[in-house]
Order: sequence, then structure tokens, then C-alpha cells
Amino acid sequence: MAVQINPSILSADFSRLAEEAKAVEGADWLHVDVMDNHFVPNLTLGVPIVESLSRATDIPLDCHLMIEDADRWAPQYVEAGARSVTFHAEACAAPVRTAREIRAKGARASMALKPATPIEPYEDLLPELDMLLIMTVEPGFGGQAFLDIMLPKIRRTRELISKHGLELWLQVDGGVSASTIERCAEAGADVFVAGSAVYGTDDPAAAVRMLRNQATETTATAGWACGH
Ligand SMILES: O=C(CO)[C@@H](O)[C@H](O)COP(=O)(O)O
Ligand SMILES: [Fe+2]
Repeated sequence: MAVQINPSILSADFSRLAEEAKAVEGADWLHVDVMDNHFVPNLTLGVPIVESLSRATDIPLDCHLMIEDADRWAPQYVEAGARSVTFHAEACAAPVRTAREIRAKGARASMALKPATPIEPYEDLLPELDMLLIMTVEPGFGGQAFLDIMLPKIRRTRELISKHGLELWLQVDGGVSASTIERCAEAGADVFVAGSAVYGTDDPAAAVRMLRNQATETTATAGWACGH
């Protein structure tokens, strides 16, 4: 029953991605932010770099697609080596079909919600997913301040997961750091993405360990049970 810490390479040095992956050995997943300059006002990387990175590291890749036309692209990221693929609800025309395609190709299927997107309309879809990502900043950039106003949504999502008895992981992404991770864990998150709080330090592996300890301690005393 362990929490998971996923460093985001958005805050790493893009010219040394393989080394930056080694710098966080012990992390559960490597979080890869794919941005297309349409869904979000920023541009990062695509399928060829995910392919190369998946060959360069043993840490499984958790691809967060901040791109339009997610239905078309999500399966291609599984083929590129991603073990988990997250599409945005706001960018996906057929989330059930897309989630099933991701799973059929052998990866974990995940859906993300921007801060203004409520969870309630998606309650019936949750069994189709392996993870739900609640954005705790507006997507597009690393290093933004954590949005406390997302805590009630995390709490409501955890309640829905419990109500339906699902094995769904609940990920938070954006502004997660030593000063915010406990609030997220207390509200019900069990998978934590951290970019600047990991790669912005001198010792990224130590930052991962510290975040893990904090989240684990909080989870142990929180009123909900971590599902993995
Ligand atoms: O998806 C995103 C941003 O859109 C994130 O994954 C960021 O990379 C998180 O960076 P920090 O807020 O942790 O610095
Ligand atoms: Fe992300």
C-alpha cells in the first residue's frame, strides 16, 4: 500500500533526459508532459522523444498528454513505450473508446481534469480508467503555485472511488511540493507529480524520498485507505 512519486521531466534539462532520469532512481514513474501549443500555450515533445526515453530508462513512463485530438494520439504513445497514458477530458471526443484502446495495447488508461472541469459528469466512466488526474494548476507550465481550491474536488473524487469500490489511482499534478503534498494526501491523492520540487533541488533522488515519506505518513493517518 505505497504512495507513488512521479518526477516531471518538464523541470529537467531536456538536453540530458537520460541522465535526468537516472537522477531520480527510486521514483515510481517518470512523468512526461506532452504539450502541443494548442490545448495549452506551450510546446514540449512528442512521440519520437518518448520512444527514445523509454529505451533509455527502466523507470516506467507516465505520459500526460496536453494535446488536442487526444483520441488519435493516445494509442501512439503506448506504442512509443509509455506504460501509462493520460488524456484530458476536455480534449477527448470519445474517452471510453480511447481508454479501452490504451488498455488493449497494454498500458494504464488515465484521464485528466483541468481545474474548472468537475468530476461528477464522469462518475460512470471511472471503471474504464486506471487513474484519474486532478490538475492542481492550470496546465501548461511547471513552477506554478498550487491551487488550494482543488482540494474539495480531490476529496469528492476519493469518495466516488470508495463508493464504487474501484482500484483507481488518484493523481495530482501542479505545485506539489514539501509544503503542499500533505494537503493532497490528506484529501485522498495517492500518486504525486512533482517537477520543480524535484528537479529544482541539488539532489533530486533525495527530494523524491522526502516527498514519499511525507505523503506516506499523511496517508497512514488519513481517513481513507490507499488503494495500492
Ligand atoms: O502538467 C504539468 C504542467 O502543465 C506538470 O506536470 C508540471 O510539470 C508540474 O510542475 P511543478 O508544478 O511540479 O513544478
Ligand atoms: Fe503533467
